Amino acid sequence: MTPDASLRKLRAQAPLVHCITNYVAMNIAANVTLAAGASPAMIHAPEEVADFVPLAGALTINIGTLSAPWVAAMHRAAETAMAHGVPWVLDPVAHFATPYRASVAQALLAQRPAILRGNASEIMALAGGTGAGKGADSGDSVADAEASAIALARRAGSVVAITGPVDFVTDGGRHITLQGGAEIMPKVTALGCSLTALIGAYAAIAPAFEATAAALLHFAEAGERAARSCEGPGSFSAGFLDQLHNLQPEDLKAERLTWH
Ligand SMILES: Nc1ncnc2c1ncn2[C@@H]1O[C@H](COP(=O)(O)OP(=O)(O)OP(=O)(O)O)[C@@H](O)[C@H]1O
Ligand SMILES: Cc1ncsc1CCO
Ligand SMILES: [Mg+2]
Repeated sequence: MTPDASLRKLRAQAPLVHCITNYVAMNIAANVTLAAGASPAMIHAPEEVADFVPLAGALTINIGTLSAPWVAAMHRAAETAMAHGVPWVLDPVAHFATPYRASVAQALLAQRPAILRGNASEIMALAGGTGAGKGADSGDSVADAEASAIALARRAGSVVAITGPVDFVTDGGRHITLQGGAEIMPKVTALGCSLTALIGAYAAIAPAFEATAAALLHFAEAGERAARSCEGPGSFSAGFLDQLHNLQPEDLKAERLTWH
């Protein structure tokens, strides 16, 4: 499915996306998902996730502000998604920073997410390497993480996306890069987490690889447009939501994706 067809379908269906995300991202990720055209629900109680996942078109799990009850909910939600054929997306925020985080990320990876998205440092560390990440912020280049992403995609059977100044997507066989976005994007917290939610929205209506490419393209295009008229991270944030909403399907041009 082409990116423009994916956005058309997203807006026509407004899929319900079950997001287990962190306290920092909760609001902006919901607003990003809504602005793009889908319907987010931020639900993390272990008592209810198994009942909610089957209602959703996709599930996203982000470990940004994890704690034991949340981790129980994440595993239960992933297990339910697998049982019901609901595609799910993993965002392993800063998983290399502490042993607890690392073990949770590896255990979730074993539950076979359809898509994995992280910054360069997160993807390198998940594949077994060591990077220069500082908490939730990347300290490595996307190019240096490409081999890790390909190895990870093959090992996990997932589509893997690295985001940063350039984005890279692989399923272990096909690879694309996308140049674009805006330098100010990492100066607004949780935009990566919000992108994970948006990838979930597209995964509800398109195959994993195409869904990931469309979400990245939607982000890059909206980011560029918002950056043209912003005065800093605050006005960028507001303008970015406007642009995510105002973009039309024909604005997502497949030619912007470079195949390797
Ligand atoms: N220097 C940059 N130039 C252009 N776009 C960028 C740049 N850095 C990040 N982006 C874009 O910002 C978005 C978020 O990606 P990023 O890699 O910053 O996520 P992240 O590190 O997981 O963020 P967070 O953990 O704060 O949510 C992506 O769409 C990415 O393409
Ligand atoms: C800043 C921050 N801390 C934990 S999660 C998060 C959001 C960006 O990943
Ligand atoms: Mg992140």
